[in-house]
Amino acid sequence: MKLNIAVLSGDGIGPEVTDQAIKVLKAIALEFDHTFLFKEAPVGAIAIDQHNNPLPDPTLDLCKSSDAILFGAIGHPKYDNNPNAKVRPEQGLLKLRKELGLYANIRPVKAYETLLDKSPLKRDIINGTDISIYRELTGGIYFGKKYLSEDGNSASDLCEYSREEIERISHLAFKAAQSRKKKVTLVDKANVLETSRLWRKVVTELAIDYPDVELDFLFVDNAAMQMILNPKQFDVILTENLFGDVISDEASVIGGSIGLLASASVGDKYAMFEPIHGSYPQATSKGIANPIASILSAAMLLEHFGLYDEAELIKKGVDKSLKLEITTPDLNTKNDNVTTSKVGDFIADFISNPNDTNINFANIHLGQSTII
Ligand SMILES: NC(=O)c1ccc[n+]([C@@H]2O[C@H](COP(=O)([O-])OP(=O)(O)OC[C@H]3O[C@@H](n4cnc5c(N)ncnc54)[C@H](O)[C@@H]3O)[C@@H](O)[C@H]2O)c1
Ligand SMILES: CC(C)[C@H](C(=O)O)[C@@H](O)C(=O)O
Ligand SMILES: [Mg+2]
Repeated sequence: MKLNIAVLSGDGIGPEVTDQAIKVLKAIALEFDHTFLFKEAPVGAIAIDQHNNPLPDPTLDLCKSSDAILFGAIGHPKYDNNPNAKVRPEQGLLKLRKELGLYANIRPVKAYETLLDKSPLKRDIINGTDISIYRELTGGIYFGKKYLSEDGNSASDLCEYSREEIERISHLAFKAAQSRKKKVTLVDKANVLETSRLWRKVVTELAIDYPDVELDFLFVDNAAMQMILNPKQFDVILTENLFGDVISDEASVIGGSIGLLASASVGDKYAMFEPIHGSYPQATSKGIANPIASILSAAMLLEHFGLYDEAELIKKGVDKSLKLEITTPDLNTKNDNVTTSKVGDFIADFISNPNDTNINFANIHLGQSTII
């Protein structure tokens, strides 16, 4: 298969983790005889530096003319620490999602067998957790009208949802549940918010079309607690934009690090693949950022195009790296000299030699990896 992939690696650790995903995709292309063409374009703080625009037109055009987008991360402390900044890196990401109509952000969360003791949560609580979060991505409070009074002393963000916005992601969530454990939990705040009451009404009506799927409701405050008390109760979580953002970072604790959580942002026409974490500025260029979220986002990209064997091989490589503790320091493993790039090397090597039982940390450590 030939795929044109737009690469928007962004800021902070974005470029270094995205490099590992590309390395792994190149190994897949070689192994399975595919052609993946990568074209890079600036987004976020780097794009503001270069073009005074967090999403320059050529970047958006490249995304629209590509088959898929591999996104790194955006964000820089010089904007985070300046509430008066008029142009912000995050606007680039939000505009991209909106312009491409990427209304569903799918965030898988699972407890890895080999990492059960890395999570601060008890192993018995997390063992067996397998959740798919369906986060609405182009509506809600993120995109409502914003207001700041002239004297700067009052502000508002409007949260709006339409039936159509709720229906389209809900159909995807119910269909996903049909091939999983057949349960959808709608997370909302219907005891307070009018938008949440609309979500409950629309989702309840739509659920009639999916009689084999159980529909459950949880208020978001309770859901945040249930996520750490009993995450195994969840199958598919369906929720609005802001709640999905918050609950997915919380859920990443189950896996042991946010550096493991990948996502796919899909719409009717375009698809983008992005780790759920941010630009982790403190780690920039230190080689300590975990690239697995980015690598697994690349696996989701392949699945999107029906390349399931290829995606499976990447996941096996990830499992093997975790098992052999070839991981970055966020996972607190015994090998404290494994860098971002070495993790990518190991997984790419595994893809090239999946049956090589000798593939181990020593090969990587001695720089004998075949794909750099
Ligand atoms: N999709 C995105 O591009 C995205 C997502 C979240 C935050 N951001 C931006 O990133 C910047 C920093 O935000 P933040 O500090 O709140 O969130 P962050 O996700 O960048 O980092 C939070 C913490 O998570 C851990 N972490 C994150 N990525 C990791 C990785 N790959 N490996 C190991 N540990 C990792 C670190 O402990 C870090 O301190 C901000 O400017 C924010 O707006 C961007
Ligand atoms: C950077 C920010 C706009 C973004 C969001 O809130 O969607 C991030 O937190 C994410 O989860 O992708
Ligand atoms: Mg987030």
